Amino acid sequence: MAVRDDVVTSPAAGRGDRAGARIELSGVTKRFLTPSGEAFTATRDVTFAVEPGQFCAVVGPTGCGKSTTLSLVSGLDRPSEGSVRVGGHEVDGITEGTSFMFQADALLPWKTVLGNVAMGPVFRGVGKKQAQAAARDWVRRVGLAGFEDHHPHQLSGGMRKRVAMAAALINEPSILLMDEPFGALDVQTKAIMQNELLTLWEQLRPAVIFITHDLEEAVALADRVVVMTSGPGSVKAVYDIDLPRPRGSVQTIRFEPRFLELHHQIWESLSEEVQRAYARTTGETS
Ligand SMILES: Nc1ncnc2c1ncn2[C@@H]1O[C@H](COP(=O)(O)OP(=O)(O)OP(=O)(O)O)[C@@H](O)[C@H]1O
Repeated sequence: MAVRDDVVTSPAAGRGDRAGARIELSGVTKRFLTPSGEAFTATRDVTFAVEPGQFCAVVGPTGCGKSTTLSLVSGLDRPSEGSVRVGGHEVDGITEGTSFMFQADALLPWKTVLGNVAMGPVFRGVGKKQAQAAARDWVRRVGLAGFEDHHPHQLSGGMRKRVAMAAALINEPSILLMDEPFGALDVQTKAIMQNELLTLWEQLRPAVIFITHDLEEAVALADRVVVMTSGPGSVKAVYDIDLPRPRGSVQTIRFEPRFLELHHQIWESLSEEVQRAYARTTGETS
């Protein structure tokens, strides 16, 4: 497994059976041991599915177990109870054909843009020349042609995010797991990256789990939005987003009546949980 702060690519990425990349969580409970040795329940009985090629966003209050859920799908961690299946197989170790994108955008600072993007194929054993040719193509696809020899510190935040996106997609993953990938970007850059992600996703169609605190982002991007309860997180509701594809500009779709209707409906459900989680932090009961 190649690991960087923002991108993890499993060795078999690109060789996964795309047609079989259905993600299925069934009755998933995850407990952690606290430093004092007590069991802490992070998620309880989480059940939902992501169909092959589907874009699923997960929203929920802070600390409800979203990242924990993602790590169980990735195979980086295992459930205490319940099952996580990908393509019909129980997840056991790093899930094949999976790429990640996280909020942190720390690429390997000593490698160039091309070197960072080529890492996935190189780790898969692809020859250097072939890996570099593929990386060059992906650098172009994310709009960074001409920046191949730059190092990460010479790029803007949005450009670094593009490098991370190319590095995540170069292996043509059947599953793409994203944990607030655009959370640290300014509003305009975030919108540009959302549009670019949608364009690339429509070309490759991996199954996506996209964690975000931004409900507008979730509705604009996803086919399905899962709302989690305050911790221990379980699934409160699942909404199908019936906005047409291709979505076009995320800035424009936000003004569509159907978008506003869905957003309002989901916010009603989400805000209850956010308030419940907040009340807990302030010591109020709910
Ligand atoms: N390795 C661990 N050991 C102990 N507790 C953990 C561990 N990982 C996560 N937790 C706890 O599990 C809960 C869920 O954490 P998680 O990071 O999954 O939440 P989240 O919904 O992603 O939060 P946020 O929205 O703030 O990123 C938190 O209370 C967290 O402290």
